[in-house]
Amino acid sequence: MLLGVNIDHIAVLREARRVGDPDPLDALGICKRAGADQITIHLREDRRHIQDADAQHIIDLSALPVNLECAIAPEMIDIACKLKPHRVTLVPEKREEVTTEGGLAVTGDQPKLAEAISRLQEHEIEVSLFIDPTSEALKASKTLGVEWIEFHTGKYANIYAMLYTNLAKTHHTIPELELPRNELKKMLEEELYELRVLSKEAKEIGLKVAAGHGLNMQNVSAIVEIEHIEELNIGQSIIARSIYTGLEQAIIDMKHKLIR
Ligand SMILES: CC(=O)[C@@H](O)[C@H](O)COP(=O)(O)O
Ligand SMILES: NCC(=O)COP(=O)(O)O
Repeated sequence: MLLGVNIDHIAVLREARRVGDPDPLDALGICKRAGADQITIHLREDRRHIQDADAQHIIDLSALPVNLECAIAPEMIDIACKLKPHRVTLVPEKREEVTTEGGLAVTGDQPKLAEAISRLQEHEIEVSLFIDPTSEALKASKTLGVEWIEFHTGKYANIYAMLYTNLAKTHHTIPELELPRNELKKMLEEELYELRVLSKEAKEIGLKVAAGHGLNMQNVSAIVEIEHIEELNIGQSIIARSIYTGLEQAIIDMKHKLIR
């Protein structure tokens, strides 16, 4: 299974202090050495972590393919067409969110989205849509002519964290998931079932399937078992772990988890 390493979170640390380091550019060689298959970055409209100069340097200098995540806004599509990464993953953005809360609302009849996709494809950039694991979003993605879809695994990760970690006992608890364990277990199984069924369906209709968001060394194993998912994009947990293990080891360890 392929691993895209999302290096935004290095820039999160830099921007928190408004200094020059750590520089996400320094991660490129380490990611390659450790066996990563792709670099993922998210150039947010509010530029809260990755900046335009980061994106340009990373795309120009990375020996690994770069997957640039961005919103559908024309300004972002202009930047993407100019930078020409290997792939663009279109994602929803909300200024007030801490992180990407869900997938794109894809219905099929969306001229703005269709135009963004065709502009990117005209620039020979492959396009992925970051969607929730729903049949409607999957079918609509197919009609839009993209090469990839990436399933948002945030709901799965949140349920897993409320079930199997101490999150519920901390100030980061997720109130809407403060539910009896049996109910959480059922929800987790349902999420996995949807991911399994929909990734098979996606493959059958000719889409390549990625997944990501909130995946970590604990919760990733059940996702790795889903045969038709060919790539995972993982950031926060790898960068967090790298504080203790070093980035190279954190990627090696995650890559190991992705062996089927
Ligand atoms: C779209 C997505 O899931 C990733 O980009 C990841 O969440 C890191 O970016 P943010 O922390 O800015 O959401
Ligand atoms: N698209 C998901 C991604 O790039 C990584 O998300 P996360 O591991 O940082 O939550």
